Amino acid sequence: MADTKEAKPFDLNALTAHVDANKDAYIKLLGEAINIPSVSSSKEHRSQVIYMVKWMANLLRESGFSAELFELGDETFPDGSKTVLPPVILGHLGKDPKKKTLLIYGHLDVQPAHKEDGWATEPFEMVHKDGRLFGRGASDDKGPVLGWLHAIQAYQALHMELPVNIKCVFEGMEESGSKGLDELLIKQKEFLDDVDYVCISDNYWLGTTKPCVTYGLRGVCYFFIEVQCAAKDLHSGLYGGSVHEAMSDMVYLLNSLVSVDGRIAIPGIMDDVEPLFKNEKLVYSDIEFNIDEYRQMIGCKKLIHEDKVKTLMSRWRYPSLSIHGIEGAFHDPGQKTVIPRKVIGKFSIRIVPDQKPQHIAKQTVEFLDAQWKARNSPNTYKAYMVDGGNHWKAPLDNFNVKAAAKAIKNVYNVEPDFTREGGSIPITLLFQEMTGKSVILLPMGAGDDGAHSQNEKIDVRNYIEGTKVFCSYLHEIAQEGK
Ligand SMILES: NCC(=O)N[C@@H](Cc1c[nH]cn1)C(=O)O
Ligand SMILES: [Zn+2]
Ligand SMILES: [Zn+2]
Repeated sequence: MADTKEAKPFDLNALTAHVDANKDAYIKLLGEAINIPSVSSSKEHRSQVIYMVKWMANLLRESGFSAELFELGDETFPDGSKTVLPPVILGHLGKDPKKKTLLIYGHLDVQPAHKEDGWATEPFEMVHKDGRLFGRGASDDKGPVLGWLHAIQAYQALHMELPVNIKCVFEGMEESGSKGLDELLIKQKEFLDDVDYVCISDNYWLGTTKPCVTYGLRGVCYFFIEVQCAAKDLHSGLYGGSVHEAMSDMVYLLNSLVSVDGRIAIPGIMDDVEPLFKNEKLVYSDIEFNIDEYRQMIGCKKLIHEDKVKTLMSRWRYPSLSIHGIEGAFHDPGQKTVIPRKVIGKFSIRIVPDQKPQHIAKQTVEFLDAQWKARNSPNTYKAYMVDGGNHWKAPLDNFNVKAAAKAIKNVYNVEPDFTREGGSIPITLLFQEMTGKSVILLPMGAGDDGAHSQNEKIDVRNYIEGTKVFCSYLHEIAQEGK
């Protein structure tokens, strides 16, 4: 937006008043974004992901950004079929050499969601109830992405000069391992040349009341195991007892991976885990985190560790293995008596410093191959890693962290906690390595938002105050050396 009026001086009170006054419009826009079922994991939704990316690019352009769309080519699925990947937005606003340049990253795709999974309302129709905005992507990550846009628009509406040049990378494949993004950024490396700071809002507070700045993520290695026993599904009454069933093989393999107390059975898997540094446990004991509230929030009878420090360490600094599902298996209600012809088991390992995806892949596939041999089944079997995303950890003693903490203090009037997170944002380490600059995570949503789960939501308070935090951060980050 070309601004012909004389620039006004920075005024956080005016910005926050503007954000409050525009609350309804911000909520409406989030509703529009949630309406677009931009599920990256399924071929059927790919056109919706592309639509979502273009929708966002238009909004950016309306706010004066140059927003270029970069194509990534095709995605090949395990069955050999191909679909085009959604484009990535590389955008920028302002090129003033006297200003620092901030890079923001976010994603426009979402996890799958169906009402039948147990949602109280339609996942792709936003519902505003009791101060909460329900819908898939509300917190992960459409709310935060729009929060950045609203913060920038607030400066523009009030004729306040933006304190920094802004670059953005918004993609549509994060929930499916950010396919193609590494290659694109490596190819377009000059886009990152002048970046001074990187900020990502794609995670959550640890609890529901205290904001945080996040300095670490686990990586994720995602595996498929394929077992096939027949050319077609079979009646279990007619064929049961005569066939080596693929599903029984699958249950055997999956069950061999992890013990009841979460110990991963793959030999050597812990070898590269960074040793504890002196007094590291103190880092976790100082963080505000109530283990009983956490247990109740997720609705578990008993956690693996009933101790706060051990629980945080298990979520943040040790690997974990989760089994996600079996494609091809009967999962509807009722009693279908089928022997599935082919099943694909899906599991992932969250990895931590200094584990490397390729090494984890080798150890895991070797282990499964040995289990398969021991099973002695005549069926067709294949185990492989579909995606390996890196972990990330960053130092805390830098200006980016200080600016984020100050912005939180300015808006919420509390000193934030400094957290790591067990989830993964595959591209984070590459940003750090390519720019050589500080990367931080500045979450908007709360720990009970239910990302990836039923009834995902963002609280109106987090959406609005989080937008104010972004307004404040844009100013604070420009203050280095001033
Ligand atoms: N909000 C971050 C997030 O949820 N990231 C995903 C990333 C991912 C990678 N492969 C599949 N998903 C996560 O599950 O942590
Ligand atoms: Zn996310
Ligand atoms: Zn997610």
